[in-house]
Amino acid sequence: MHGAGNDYIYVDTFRYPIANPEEKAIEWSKFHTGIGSDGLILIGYSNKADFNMRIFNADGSEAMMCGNGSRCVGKYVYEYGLTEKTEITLETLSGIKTLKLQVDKGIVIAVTVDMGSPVSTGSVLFGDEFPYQSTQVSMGNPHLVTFVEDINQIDLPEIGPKLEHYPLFPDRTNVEFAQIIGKDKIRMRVWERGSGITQACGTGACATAVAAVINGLASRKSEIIMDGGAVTIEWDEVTEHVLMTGPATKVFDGEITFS
Ligand SMILES: N[C@H](CCC[C@H](N)C(=O)O)C(=O)O
Repeated sequence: MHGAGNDYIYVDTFRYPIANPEEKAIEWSKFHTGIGSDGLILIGYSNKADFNMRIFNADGSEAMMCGNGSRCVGKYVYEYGLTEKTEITLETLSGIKTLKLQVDKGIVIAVTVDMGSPVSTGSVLFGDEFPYQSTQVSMGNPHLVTFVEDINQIDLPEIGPKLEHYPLFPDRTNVEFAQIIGKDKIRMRVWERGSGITQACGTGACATAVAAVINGLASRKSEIIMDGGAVTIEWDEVTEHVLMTGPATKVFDGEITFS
Protein backbone atom coordinates (compact mmCIF):
# COMPACT_ATOMS: atom_id res chain seq x y z
CA MET A 1 0.00 0.00 0.00
CA HIS A 2 1.06 3.63 -0.41
CA GLY A 3 0.10 7.02 0.89
CA ALA A 4 0.86 9.63 -1.80
CA GLY A 5 3.49 7.29 -3.21
CA ASN A 6 5.18 6.51 0.14
CA ASP A 7 4.92 2.75 -0.07
CA TYR A 8 5.21 0.15 2.69
CA ILE A 9 4.67 -3.58 3.08
CA TYR A 10 1.78 -4.16 5.52
CA VAL A 11 1.52 -7.35 7.58
CA ASP A 12 -1.46 -8.38 9.70
CA THR A 13 0.38 -9.84 12.68
CA PHE A 14 -2.86 -11.25 14.09
CA ARG A 15 -2.42 -13.86 11.35
CA TYR A 16 1.28 -13.62 10.56
CA PRO A 17 3.46 -12.72 13.57
CA ILE A 18 6.92 -11.45 12.49
CA ALA A 19 9.68 -12.39 14.91
CA ASN A 20 12.48 -10.28 13.43
CA PRO A 21 10.90 -7.22 11.77
CA GLU A 22 14.15 -5.25 11.60
CA GLU A 23 15.76 -7.91 9.41
CA LYS A 24 12.61 -8.44 7.34
CA ALA A 25 12.26 -4.70 6.74
CA ILE A 26 15.78 -4.65 5.25
CA GLU A 27 15.31 -7.84 3.23
CA TRP A 28 11.82 -7.12 1.89
CA SER A 29 12.34 -3.43 1.15
CA LYS A 30 15.09 -4.18 -1.36
CA PHE A 31 13.93 -3.52 -4.93
CA HIS A 32 15.75 -6.24 -6.87
CA THR A 33 16.00 -9.06 -4.34
CA GLY A 34 12.99 -8.31 -2.12
CA ILE A 35 9.50 -6.91 -2.55
CA GLY A 36 10.58 -3.27 -2.88
CA SER A 37 9.27 -0.61 -0.51
CA ASP A 38 10.14 2.27 1.83
CA GLY A 39 9.82 -0.11 4.78
CA LEU A 40 7.63 -2.53 6.73
CA ILE A 41 4.54 -1.77 8.81
CA LEU A 42 3.09 -4.29 11.29
CA ILE A 43 -0.60 -4.14 12.25
CA GLY A 44 -1.29 -5.79 15.58
CA TYR A 45 -3.09 -6.05 18.88
CA SER A 46 -3.22 -3.17 21.33
CA ASN A 47 -4.59 -3.15 24.87
CA LYS A 48 -4.86 0.65 24.71
CA ALA A 49 -6.37 1.30 21.29
CA ASP A 50 -8.22 -0.47 18.49
CA PHE A 51 -4.95 -1.51 16.86
CA ASN A 52 -1.19 -1.19 17.22
CA MET A 53 1.12 0.00 14.43
CA ARG A 54 4.91 -0.50 14.26
CA ILE A 55 6.91 1.03 11.43
CA PHE A 56 10.37 -0.02 10.28
CA ASN A 57 12.38 1.98 7.74
CA ALA A 58 14.12 0.29 4.82
CA ASP A 59 17.35 0.21 6.87
CA GLY A 60 15.58 -1.75 9.62
CA SER A 61 15.41 1.14 12.10
CA GLU A 62 12.11 1.41 13.96
CA ALA A 63 10.44 4.84 13.86
CA MET A 64 8.02 6.44 16.32
CA MET A 65 5.34 7.22 13.77
CA CYS A 66 4.44 7.15 10.08
CA GLY A 67 1.78 9.52 8.82
CA ASN A 68 1.26 8.01 5.39
CA GLY A 69 1.43 4.54 6.91
CA SER A 70 -1.25 5.29 9.50
CA ARG A 71 -3.72 6.23 6.75
CA CYS A 72 -3.03 2.94 4.97
CA VAL A 73 -3.45 1.00 8.23
CA GLY A 74 -6.89 2.60 8.57
CA LYS A 75 -7.76 1.50 5.06
CA TYR A 76 -6.39 -2.01 5.64
CA VAL A 77 -8.25 -2.79 8.88
CA TYR A 78 -11.56 -1.51 7.47
CA GLU A 79 -11.40 -3.13 4.01
CA TYR A 80 -10.07 -6.44 5.32
CA GLY A 81 -12.86 -6.64 7.86
CA LEU A 82 -10.77 -6.29 11.03
CA THR A 83 -13.17 -3.51 12.06
CA GLU A 84 -16.43 -1.96 10.95
CA LYS A 85 -15.61 1.35 12.64
CA THR A 86 -14.83 4.44 10.57
CA GLU A 87 -13.25 6.19 13.57
CA ILE A 88 -10.29 4.15 14.76
CA THR A 89 -7.60 4.60 17.41
CA LEU A 90 -4.07 3.47 16.63
CA GLU A 91 -1.37 2.90 19.24
CA THR A 92 2.07 4.02 18.03
CA LEU A 93 5.41 4.69 19.71
CA SER A 94 4.48 8.39 19.63
CA GLY A 95 1.13 7.90 21.35
CA ILE A 96 -2.41 7.00 20.34
CA LYS A 97 -3.62 8.57 17.08
CA THR A 98 -7.25 8.89 15.98
CA LEU A 99 -8.15 8.10 12.38
CA LYS A 100 -11.34 9.18 10.60
CA LEU A 101 -11.98 7.14 7.45
CA GLN A 102 -13.77 8.57 4.40
CA VAL A 103 -15.56 5.57 2.90
CA ASP A 104 -17.27 5.40 -0.50
CA LYS A 105 -19.11 2.16 -1.38
CA GLY A 106 -17.01 0.16 1.08
CA ILE A 107 -13.69 1.60 -0.10
CA VAL A 108 -11.60 3.96 2.05
CA ILE A 109 -10.77 6.84 -0.27
CA ALA A 110 -9.11 9.19 2.25
CA VAL A 111 -8.23 9.33 5.93
CA THR A 112 -7.86 12.20 8.40
CA VAL A 113 -5.33 11.48 11.15
CA ASP A 114 -5.10 13.51 14.36
CA MET A 115 -1.32 13.54 14.64
CA GLY A 116 -1.35 15.23 18.03
CA SER A 117 0.66 18.35 18.86
CA PRO A 118 4.17 19.02 17.58
CA VAL A 119 6.45 17.67 20.31
CA SER A 120 9.06 20.39 19.92
CA THR A 121 10.29 23.03 17.47
CA GLY A 122 13.55 24.91 17.12
CA SER A 123 15.70 26.96 14.74
CA VAL A 124 19.01 25.70 13.35
CA LEU A 125 21.73 27.82 11.74
CA PHE A 126 24.51 25.91 9.99
CA GLY A 127 26.87 28.87 9.49
CA ASP A 128 29.38 28.50 6.66
CA GLU A 129 28.85 24.75 6.35
CA PHE A 130 25.39 25.02 4.75
CA PRO A 131 23.64 28.23 3.61
CA TYR A 132 20.46 27.25 5.43
CA GLN A 133 18.36 28.56 8.29
CA SER A 134 16.28 25.51 9.14
CA THR A 135 13.45 24.68 11.52
CA GLN A 136 13.44 21.53 13.63
CA VAL A 137 9.98 20.06 14.25
CA SER A 138 9.33 16.80 16.08
CA MET A 139 6.06 15.02 15.34
CA GLY A 140 7.19 12.21 17.59
CA ASN A 141 9.89 11.66 14.99
CA PRO A 142 12.52 14.28 14.13
CA HIS A 143 12.29 16.59 11.08
CA LEU A 144 14.52 19.36 9.76
CA VAL A 145 12.58 21.70 7.46
CA THR A 146 14.41 24.20 5.24
CA PHE A 147 12.53 26.71 3.10
CA VAL A 148 14.29 27.68 -0.13
CA GLU A 149 13.54 29.98 -3.07
CA ASP A 150 13.83 27.23 -5.69
CA ILE A 151 13.49 23.61 -4.59
CA ASN A 152 14.72 22.46 -8.02
CA GLN A 153 18.17 23.76 -7.08
CA ILE A 154 18.44 21.35 -4.16
CA ASP A 155 20.58 18.28 -4.79
CA LEU A 156 18.68 16.04 -2.35
CA PRO A 157 20.75 12.86 -2.88
CA GLU A 158 23.84 14.91 -1.95
CA ILE A 159 22.58 17.09 0.91
CA GLY A 160 19.99 14.65 2.33
CA PRO A 161 22.34 12.12 3.93
CA LYS A 162 24.68 14.87 5.18
CA LEU A 163 21.85 16.48 7.13
CA GLU A 164 20.31 13.14 8.17
CA HIS A 165 23.58 12.25 9.88
CA TYR A 166 24.55 15.77 11.04
CA PRO A 167 26.15 15.63 14.54
CA LEU A 168 23.45 17.96 15.93
CA PHE A 169 20.94 15.11 15.52
CA PRO A 170 22.00 12.17 17.73
CA ASP A 171 19.04 10.10 16.52
CA ARG A 172 19.54 11.29 12.91
CA THR A 173 16.69 13.29 11.33
CA ASN A 174 14.24 13.30 8.44
CA VAL A 175 15.15 16.11 6.02
CA GLU A 176 12.58 18.27 4.19
CA PHE A 177 13.19 21.08 1.69
CA ALA A 178 10.17 23.25 0.92
CA GLN A 179 9.19 26.11 -1.39
CA ILE A 180 6.12 28.31 -1.04
CA ILE A 181 4.43 28.08 -4.46
CA GLY A 182 1.18 29.90 -3.65
CA LYS A 183 -1.04 30.99 -0.77
CA ASP A 184 -0.97 28.07 1.69
CA LYS A 185 0.50 25.87 -1.08
CA ILE A 186 3.87 24.36 -0.30
CA ARG A 187 6.00 22.14 -2.54
CA MET A 188 8.10 19.77 -0.42
CA ARG A 189 10.68 17.07 -1.12
CA VAL A 190 11.99 14.70 1.53
CA TRP A 191 15.03 12.65 2.37
CA GLU A 192 13.74 10.24 5.02
CA ARG A 193 15.79 8.97 7.90
CA GLY A 194 16.40 5.31 7.23
CA SER A 195 14.82 5.23 3.76
CA GLY A 196 16.34 8.03 1.67
CA ILE A 197 14.27 9.94 -0.88
CA THR A 198 10.61 8.88 -0.68
CA GLN A 199 7.67 10.08 -2.77
CA ALA A 200 6.01 11.58 0.29
CA CYS A 201 6.29 11.79 4.08
CA GLY A 202 3.21 12.31 6.23
CA THR A 203 4.94 13.37 9.44
CA GLY A 204 7.26 15.44 7.22
CA ALA A 205 4.26 17.19 5.68
CA CYS A 206 3.00 17.99 9.19
CA ALA A 207 6.44 19.29 10.17
CA THR A 208 6.61 21.42 7.02
CA ALA A 209 3.17 22.94 7.63
CA VAL A 210 4.04 23.69 11.28
CA ALA A 211 7.38 25.22 10.27
CA ALA A 212 5.61 27.38 7.67
CA VAL A 213 3.29 28.79 10.35
CA ILE A 214 6.17 29.38 12.77
CA ASN A 215 8.11 31.23 10.05
CA GLY A 216 5.05 33.25 8.99
CA LEU A 217 5.01 31.65 5.52
CA ALA A 218 1.53 30.08 5.54
CA SER A 219 -1.69 30.00 7.52
CA ARG A 220 -2.66 27.12 9.79
CA LYS A 221 -4.25 25.20 6.92
CA SER A 222 -2.03 24.38 3.98
CA GLU A 223 -1.58 21.92 1.15
CA ILE A 224 1.72 20.09 1.02
CA ILE A 225 2.57 18.96 -2.51
CA MET A 226 5.15 16.18 -2.65
CA ASP A 227 6.63 14.09 -5.48
CA GLY A 228 4.01 11.37 -5.12
CA GLY A 229 0.96 13.40 -4.18
CA ALA A 230 -0.49 15.95 -1.75
CA VAL A 231 -1.92 16.05 1.75
CA THR A 232 -3.83 18.80 3.56
CA ILE A 233 -2.57 19.80 6.98
CA GLU A 234 -4.48 21.83 9.56
CA TRP A 235 -2.78 22.93 12.78
CA ASP A 236 -5.69 23.57 15.10
CA GLU A 237 -5.26 26.86 16.98
CA VAL A 238 -7.20 25.72 20.06
CA THR A 239 -6.08 22.13 20.56
CA GLU A 240 -2.66 22.64 18.94
CA HIS A 241 -3.27 19.26 17.29
CA VAL A 242 -2.12 18.71 13.70
CA LEU A 243 -4.73 17.10 11.44
CA MET A 244 -3.48 15.42 8.27
CA THR A 245 -5.87 14.40 5.47
CA GLY A 246 -4.73 12.40 2.49
CA PRO A 247 -5.12 9.32 0.30
CA ALA A 248 -4.41 5.64 1.00
CA THR A 249 -4.02 3.19 -1.88
CA LYS A 250 -3.65 -0.57 -2.11
CA VAL A 251 -1.26 -1.74 -4.81
CA PHE A 252 -1.43 -5.55 -4.44
CA ASP A 253 -1.77 -8.45 -2.02
CA GLY A 254 1.04 -10.94 -2.04
CA GLU A 255 2.53 -13.94 -0.30
CA ILE A 256 6.17 -14.30 0.64
CA THR A 257 7.50 -17.44 2.26
CA PHE A 258 10.21 -16.89 4.82
CA SER A 259 11.93 -18.78 7.57
N1 LIG B 1 11.53 7.77 8.16
C1 LIG B 1 10.69 8.17 9.31
C2 LIG B 1 9.54 7.16 9.50
C3 LIG B 1 8.55 7.18 8.33
C4 LIG B 1 7.79 8.48 8.28
C5 LIG B 1 7.09 8.80 6.98
N2 LIG B 1 7.15 7.83 5.92
C6 LIG B 1 5.68 9.31 7.21
O1 LIG B 1 4.82 9.12 6.34
O2 LIG B 1 5.48 9.96 8.26
C7 LIG B 1 11.56 8.21 10.57
O3 LIG B 1 12.56 7.49 10.64
O4 LIG B 1 11.20 8.97 11.48
